Amino acid sequence: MEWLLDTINLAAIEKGVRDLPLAGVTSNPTIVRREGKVDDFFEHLRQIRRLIGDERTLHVQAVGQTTAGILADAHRIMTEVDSATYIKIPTNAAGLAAMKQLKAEGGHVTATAIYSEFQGRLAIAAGADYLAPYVNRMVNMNIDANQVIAHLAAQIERDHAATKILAASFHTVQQVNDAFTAGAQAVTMGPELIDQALGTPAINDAVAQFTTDWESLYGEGSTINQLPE
Ligand SMILES: O=C[C@H](O)COP(=O)(O)O
Repeated sequence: MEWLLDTINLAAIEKGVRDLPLAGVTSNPTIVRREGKVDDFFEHLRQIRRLIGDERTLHVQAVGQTTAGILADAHRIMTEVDSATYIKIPTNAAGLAAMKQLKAEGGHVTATAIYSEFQGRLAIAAGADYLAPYVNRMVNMNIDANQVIAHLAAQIERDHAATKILAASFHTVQQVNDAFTAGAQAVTMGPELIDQALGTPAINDAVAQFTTDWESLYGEGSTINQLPE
């Protein structure tokens, strides 16, 4: 099970590395735009790599429209950041051709913009390392995202493929849970979704009650560690 953050915000990534069992960081041009134009895009990516280390995965999207353009973006990202970076490539005809080529060169591929089993199966066959189905966007299109994930997971198993499903586009924690249950190995989400889920009043109320009960016995501000030996 892998948990990734869908952001290029350095403070959020630093917090994620510190607090979470974080497996990596993903982004796309819309997420980059949300952050505002960063002066040196590659230096920003290198900063993310320094924060997450080599043990976590970094997924950066190519923006070229043609196969040649996608491959040129991929090579530039791999030169400027490192060759371990997963290149996110949209799963259309130009993208599938780029995936095949990049995999033949030994690169890492995350097939993105997946809305259908059909796209997912093609990306598995093209050798993609990760598939990124867009869960919330599928839900809004009345597509059964969990069935798509389950069918793709079954296909991966049948083929003994090394591809993993990195489900993306989440707006609720229920969608995240359901994606894992359906067979996704990894999920990526905005930091605000995790903050919201962990900051729920019920958790805070429970912790406050435990503190009150403990302090009523052993004094205000006391902890277990402060008990006499
Ligand atoms: O890279 C894909 C994003 O996770 C899509 O998320 P979104 O549907 O919230 O824009």
